[in-house]
Amino acid sequence: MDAASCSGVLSRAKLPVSNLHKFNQTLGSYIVSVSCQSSEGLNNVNRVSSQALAYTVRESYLCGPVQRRNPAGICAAGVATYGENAVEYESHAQAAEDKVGVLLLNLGGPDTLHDVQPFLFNLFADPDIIRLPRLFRFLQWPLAKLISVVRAPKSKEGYAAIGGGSPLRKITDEQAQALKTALEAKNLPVNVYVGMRYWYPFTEEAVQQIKRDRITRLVVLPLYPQFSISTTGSSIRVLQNIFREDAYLSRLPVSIIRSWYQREGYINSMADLIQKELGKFQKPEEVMIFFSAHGVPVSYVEKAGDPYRDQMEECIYLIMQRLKDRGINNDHTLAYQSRVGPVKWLKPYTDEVLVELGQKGVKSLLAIPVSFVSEHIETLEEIDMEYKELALESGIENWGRVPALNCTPSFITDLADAVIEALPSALAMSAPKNISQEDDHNPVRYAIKMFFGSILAFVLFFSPRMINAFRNQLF
Ligand SMILES: C=CC1=C(C)c2cc3[nH]c(cc4nc(cc5[nH]c(cc1n2)c(C)c5CCC(=O)O)C(CCC(=O)O)=C4C)c(C)c3C=C
Ligand SMILES: [Fe+2]
Repeated sequence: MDAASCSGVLSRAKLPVSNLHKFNQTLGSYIVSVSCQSSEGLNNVNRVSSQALAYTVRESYLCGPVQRRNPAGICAAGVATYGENAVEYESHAQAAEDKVGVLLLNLGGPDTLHDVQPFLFNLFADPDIIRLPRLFRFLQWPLAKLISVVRAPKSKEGYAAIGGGSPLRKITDEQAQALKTALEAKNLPVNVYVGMRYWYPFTEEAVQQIKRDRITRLVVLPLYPQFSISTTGSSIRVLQNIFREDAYLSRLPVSIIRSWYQREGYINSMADLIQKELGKFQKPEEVMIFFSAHGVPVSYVEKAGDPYRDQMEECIYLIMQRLKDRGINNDHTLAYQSRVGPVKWLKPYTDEVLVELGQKGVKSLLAIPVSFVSEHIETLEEIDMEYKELALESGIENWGRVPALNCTPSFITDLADAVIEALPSALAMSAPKNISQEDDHNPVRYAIKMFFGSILAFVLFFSPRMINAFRNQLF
């Protein structure tokens, strides 16, 4: 599918990365809400500055599976109707006048090997990825520079092995086009926008396009089934910062779908893919179903209240229940992959579990990437190459891997249903400006922070002990 032909998808105009840095800085790098008040039970996550978002979040969460069971729920402006498997949008007078936008949020990935280091810089400069204590926040950028430079060679090898860049942009554009088509088939004409967190097209660009198009109602759909502070949380924080600064955007009714791993359509689509791949083994009933999720540092879950692990475990439970309903009773395991840096990450680790399973005599294994809905470096390189090799060396003889959902029709249809269900609960996201944000707008304070931060980073960079420590952890 040609992304350029997709009218709702954002244009590919390139913003220089240096502008992005400036942009982020202007909008403030302070943590705002990933609110604690939703039914996801997220507590104590940074500072909460938006009651409005908390409300929106709670409402849009209700517009998920709860409402499926009770279609007469809270939706006000439009009605979602439920057939066997279908939801259609019946527009009311107000909704018919609305110009509806759907903003797909995703991580982004380097398009070329040349992009790898600046992409990594953007990632590590995110205070939701490297969570420094408040006192040390001024080190965020120098540290990001250091880590991105040290890690870039290893990352480049990975991207080189999968064709010289990330497929994320292309796949996300295709998903956007497919979602637009699915919503139109359900009587809801929409513009679909793609906003990436760390690479083009950046979320900031997508939002500018939404403004230019004079969208009057927006559904925000992060392409992560489970919520994590480091993914959906980080993307929502960026959005809030942009929306707060702008008169039009701060009044725009928005509904954010924070997590959707529990949706019937998603669970069914995953079960379908697993069932299909199991069928390719000679003895399907003997295959170990091996879920591999992207990890997060343990502190996110245990100190910051990230619901990621709980949601992941519930997601696996739901998928396994669905398989059992179909008479599939295989053993299964969940492990976490892709750890980075010198901190403890969620366990068990994928590489260690693969070795243990091989040693225990497991002969057939089906790997299932579960935290992301597109193929990307961690499926195509880490799982398909590194983990496969490790598994075969460890005694596993028959290896299979479930493909990512990408544009699987039943999955896209379910995303369309999620959008329709969320639409009526859209509320303005506006929130008062956080006073502590003023710091970031003060050029003198900013210059002082950067000056001392750069000196410290320079010292760290040329300290042999520091270089060794990073090499050991990052390579
Ligand atoms: C739900 C998915 C993801 C979570 C949670 C997540 C957390 C997280 N990631 C890093 C560090 C890196 N991630 C990188 C790539 C990457 N991460 C995800 C998803 C999640 N990350 C995806 C889909 C991708 C691939 C993008 C692509 O180009 O295909 C990378 C860069 C690649 C590499 O060098 O390995 C890093 C680094 C941290 C630190 C973190 C939680 C704190
Ligand atoms: Fe990641």
